[in-house]
Amino acid sequence: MSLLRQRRPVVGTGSGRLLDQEPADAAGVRLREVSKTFSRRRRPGRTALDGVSLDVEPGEFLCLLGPSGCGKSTLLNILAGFVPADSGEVLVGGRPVTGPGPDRGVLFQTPMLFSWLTTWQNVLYGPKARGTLTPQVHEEAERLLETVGLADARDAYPHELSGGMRHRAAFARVLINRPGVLLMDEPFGALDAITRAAMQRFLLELWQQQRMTIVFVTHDVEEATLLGDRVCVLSGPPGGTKAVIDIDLRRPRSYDDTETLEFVNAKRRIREVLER
Ligand SMILES: Nc1ncnc2c1ncn2[C@@H]1O[C@H](COP(=O)(O)OP(=O)(O)OP(=O)(O)O)[C@@H](O)[C@H]1O
Repeated sequence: MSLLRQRRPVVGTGSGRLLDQEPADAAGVRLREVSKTFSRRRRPGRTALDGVSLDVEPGEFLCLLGPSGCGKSTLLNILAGFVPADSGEVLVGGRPVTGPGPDRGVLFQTPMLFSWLTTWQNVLYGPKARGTLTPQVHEEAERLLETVGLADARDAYPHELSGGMRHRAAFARVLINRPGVLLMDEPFGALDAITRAAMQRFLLELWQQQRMTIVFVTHDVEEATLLGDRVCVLSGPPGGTKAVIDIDLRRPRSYDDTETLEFVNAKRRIREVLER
């Protein structure tokens, strides 16, 4: 059993619930000279990425930051296997990405839930579709709903859930697959400030316990500083790697840290690179 699979102490979430899921095998990510141009009818193609290289260590929390249109979502979609790169190398866990897979969980700004399914059915959708539903998976789903604080909402449909609850349901839906890599595209961008802070705290606690690899796209320098081990700043458009900045603030982090001098200095360093 690898170190990453050893059960870590159960930790409390902001909602007072307990996390009790076996950690996933975190996988590393390697991008080498990745380029992507989208072709357009009767117009020149649009280059979204131009030779991006980046390594993400197994279990690392990496934030992607950059100006609008610099290719952050395209990069995430390439890692997810939704969009093929034109050239370059894209490896997750040492294997080339050739399409989507349950080893990579993807979370978007709008939670992906089937409106005609209950929370419980949404969470079990993936294993059911793959024919891997077992009593163990049911038990895991029960635990996950506890983890994300939705045990009482298992029979509710998405329209009956609040914005934050929908996000947590989408988390549970992804986590049931025990992905080694979480790919998150501005997941909390549309939430109000209070729900957003609660989701950031939830994510930090989840990652602290599970230590899956996370690639997190955000526009928000404060969010990147609070969450990331490193922040990759993209230049562009078209996107290229401008700088990768270490955030050497102590862990575990909490919202209170955002008021410390170290935090403010780290934020300033990132902003300077962004504006350079
Ligand atoms: N499917 C597509 N077809 C054509 N062009 C696309 C497609 N997807 C993205 N692009 C273009 O690629 C470029 C990068 O887009 P992308 O969404 O990856 O940027 P982004 O950094 O995530 O932007 P934002 O921060 O505004 O969300 C943009 O010029 C966009 O218009």
